[in-house]
Amino acid sequence: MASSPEKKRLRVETIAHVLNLDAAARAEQERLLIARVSALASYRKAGTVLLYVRAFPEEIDTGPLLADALGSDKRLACPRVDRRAGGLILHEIRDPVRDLRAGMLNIPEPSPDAPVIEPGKVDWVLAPGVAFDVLGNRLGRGAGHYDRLLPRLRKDVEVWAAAFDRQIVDDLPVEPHDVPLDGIVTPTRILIRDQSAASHEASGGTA
Ligand SMILES: Nc1nc2c(c(=O)[nH]1)N(C=O)[C@@H](CNc1ccc(C(=O)N[C@@H](CCC(=O)O)C(=O)O)cc1)CN2
Ligand SMILES: Nc1ncnc2c1ncn2[C@@H]1O[C@H](COP(=O)(O)OP(=O)(O)OP(=O)(O)O)[C@@H](O)[C@H]1O
Repeated sequence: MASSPEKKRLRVETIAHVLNLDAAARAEQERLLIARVSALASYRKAGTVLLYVRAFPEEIDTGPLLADALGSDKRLACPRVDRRAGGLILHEIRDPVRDLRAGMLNIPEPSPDAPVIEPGKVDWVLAPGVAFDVLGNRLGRGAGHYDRLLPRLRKDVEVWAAAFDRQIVDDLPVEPHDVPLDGIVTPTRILIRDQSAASHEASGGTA
């Protein structure tokens, strides 16, 4: 199924907002985002973390977070798009400079020879995304890679995103396959998904 015109418009608009940020202001916001993500309790206690590597100009530079993970003795997993497997394969990265190379669309990715980390071994995830809403819904770049990966993680795993404030939008189209994030860090807010609606529903709707 092709991506809707509504999703495409939202991607183009949101990316343009990020690219229009003043360079110095953007750098300061990225520094704050990394500091706030690396201070999250769920990240701090995780043994194995899945982080993405900056590949597109609107994405934040996750380099300092990769360094933090490796420096705090975490096992670092990064995604590789495998067309034959029809999705993302996760590999262990010990040294981002040595172990990453340019793959499809010039996206830095692990070598297929790097040790594989099964999704069930991942304890914490930073997911990429273009736009988000306050409920934790995420709009990616349209390949559906993370939509297919997230349901394969353990249920106790927290999935977070880091975004500029302009990436939090009111009118995000949500589809049944979308897996909401547990939280989103912005330079000014930490949005935590309210699970009470779901648990009320599960317990028969009593408040
Ligand atoms: N930094 C970073 N790494 C990441 C992601 C990401 O969003 N950010 N991904 C997040 O998933 C995966 C790579 N994402 C990809 C997204 C699109 C296509 C791709 O082939 N795009 C086609 C058109 C796709 C379509 O519309 O059907 C193209 O651009 O020609 C490939 C990989 C894994 N690594
Ligand atoms: N769990 C799933 N199983 C099978 N197909 C899926 C699943 N999730 C998403 N897809 C398909 O992937 C495509 C892209 O979905 P969508 O537009 O929601 O991607 P996205 O959230 O922008 O991308 P990404 O997850 O890569 O960040 C759609 O065609 C969708 O039907």
